[in-house]
Amino acid sequence: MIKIIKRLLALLTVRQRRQIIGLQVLMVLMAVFEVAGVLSIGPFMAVAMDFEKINSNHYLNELYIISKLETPEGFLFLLGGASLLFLLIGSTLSTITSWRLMRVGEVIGADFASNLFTYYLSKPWLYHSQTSSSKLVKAISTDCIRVTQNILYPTLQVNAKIFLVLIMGVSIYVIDPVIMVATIVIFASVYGFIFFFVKKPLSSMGKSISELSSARFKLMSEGFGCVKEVLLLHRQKYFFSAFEEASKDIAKSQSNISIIGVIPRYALEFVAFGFIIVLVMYLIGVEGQSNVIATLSIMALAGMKLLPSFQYIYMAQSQIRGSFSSLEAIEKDLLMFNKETSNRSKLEFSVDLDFKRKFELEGILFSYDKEIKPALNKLNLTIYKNQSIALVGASGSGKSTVVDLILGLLTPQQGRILVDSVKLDDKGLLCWQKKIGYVPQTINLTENSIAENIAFGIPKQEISFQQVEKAAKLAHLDEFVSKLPEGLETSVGERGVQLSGGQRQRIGIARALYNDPEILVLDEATSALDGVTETLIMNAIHEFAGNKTIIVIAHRLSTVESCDQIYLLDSGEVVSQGSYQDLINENDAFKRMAGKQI
Ligand SMILES: Nc1ncnc2c1ncn2[C@@H]1O[C@H](COP(=O)(O)OP(=O)(O)OP(=O)(O)O)[C@@H](O)[C@H]1O
Repeated sequence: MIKIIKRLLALLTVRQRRQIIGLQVLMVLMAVFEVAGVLSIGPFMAVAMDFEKINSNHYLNELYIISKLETPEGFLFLLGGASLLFLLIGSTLSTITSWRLMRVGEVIGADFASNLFTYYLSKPWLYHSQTSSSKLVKAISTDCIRVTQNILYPTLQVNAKIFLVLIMGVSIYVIDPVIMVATIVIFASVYGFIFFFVKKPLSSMGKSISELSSARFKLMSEGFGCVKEVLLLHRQKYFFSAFEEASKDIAKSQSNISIIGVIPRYALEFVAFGFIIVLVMYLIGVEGQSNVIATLSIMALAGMKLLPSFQYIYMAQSQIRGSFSSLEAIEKDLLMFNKETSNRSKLEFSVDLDFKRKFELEGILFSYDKEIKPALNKLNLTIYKNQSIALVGASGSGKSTVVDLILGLLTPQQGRILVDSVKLDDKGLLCWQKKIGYVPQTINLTENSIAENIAFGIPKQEISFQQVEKAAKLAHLDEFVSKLPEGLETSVGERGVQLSGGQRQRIGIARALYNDPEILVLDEATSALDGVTETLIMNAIHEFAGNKTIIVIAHRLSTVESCDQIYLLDSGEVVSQGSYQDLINENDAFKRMAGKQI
């Protein structure tokens, strides 16, 4: 438990830790009043059973004199009222504490989810290209909730209960140490005994819930992502059988964890009955029959408070154990987020980077995986400002990797990228990336209007419609948009399914042009367009020649004919370069790619 508290505390901000300390103070207050309420029932019951107690008991006699009441009935009324008041304050504080616990727990859980989302969105491209997005979605949406509801919140509640048990225990010890020791030993050993046997199955069930949830997220993202193929090939069964199986196993483990959490309650009801009978006999033996009621009232009320606390402490332990794998799944990433955020606030600054003449890739070596052959090997490339260049080569030759390096999304393991002879590093990256407009192979659209998709990631009220219209015109979207009922305000469906591939690609091109970038990078950007539209768009793009630096990856060589320089890549190296005609004349592989006779 202490280990878990330490691990949870390590994930919290200073403000959150202060909130938790504030809560602990509230918990102590709550426990003190609850115990005062319980203990105050003793004098009330003693006087109610026998008014003589006011004279025979020194403390009651003092109180009676101070109260200045004239009748024992009035004094009894005062004792009852005081007892009720303590219980009322205790219950009110209990409600406030529970409300604060829930609020703080939920807010911390929400912070965990936001922090993880921010952390994953800021991770480099290499991380995303090698990590399953369903794993990240599961961490944010499922693991964060499990950590909040099944670990954080129970841990905070357990602390409250432990305070109550401790203060109640000390008070009972003062009244009768034998009863206190017997209570703790009997109940703690019943719970401890059961927990000893269930802790291992709880951990393994928790782990399997975590793994099965991952599998379900994967199935959902694959099923919806390939829905066309699923429908066409009638592979629904494969997806829903696997999903159903995982869901059933999750339900089984979850219900087992829940039942393990409540099992001792039934066992304890039996033990508690036996304990009361033994207690009555013990009290009669020690205090005599007439004195039993007052002590028994205190014990009964204390039991009413203690039993649910014991039960909760046990249940929380089993819940925490059952969800521990979720904490393990997000702990490392949350710690990294906290570390990076504090480092960033100290270090982050960016510098301006001028691009007036050229940028160079010099002796670049890049490997996605150290174990396998590098994707780029000692690659050299120089691109002059306002030139248009093309990267061509067989599939897997390294074209997209070169583009990702130019975009600053990948960092070479060896070699340098120089912008006007200045090394491109973290400080200059932001400025460099602002100069670039990029059209990827696959255009992903958000469920917003066409205008919002073109401006991408800019709040609606900050979008420049002038820039949107200009970009849409350059991407030859204007004719299509003019036929839509709401023009650029028309919403596109989920991931753009209401649009054709060509229309999506044109929105992607307009997106790249929105900021009027100095450098335009097109990675197979016109592959989904029909021949006529492709020519129209490529002509429009080549119209920028002399005003923008254009980098194109294309399989159809007709689209790169007018580029100033073409680089032919093979196995991560530039094997030939020159104008289209130079390469046709000099390189057989290029000639073959262009469909010419050798
Ligand atoms: N995320 C990745 N993880 C591991 N290896 C990768 C990754 N992306 C690409 N590769 C490998 O790097 C090499 C170059 O890939 P790259 O995508 O740059 O080629 P390409 O010429 O753009 O191919 P295509 O024309 O098919 O898009 C290939 O061998 C590929 O398998």
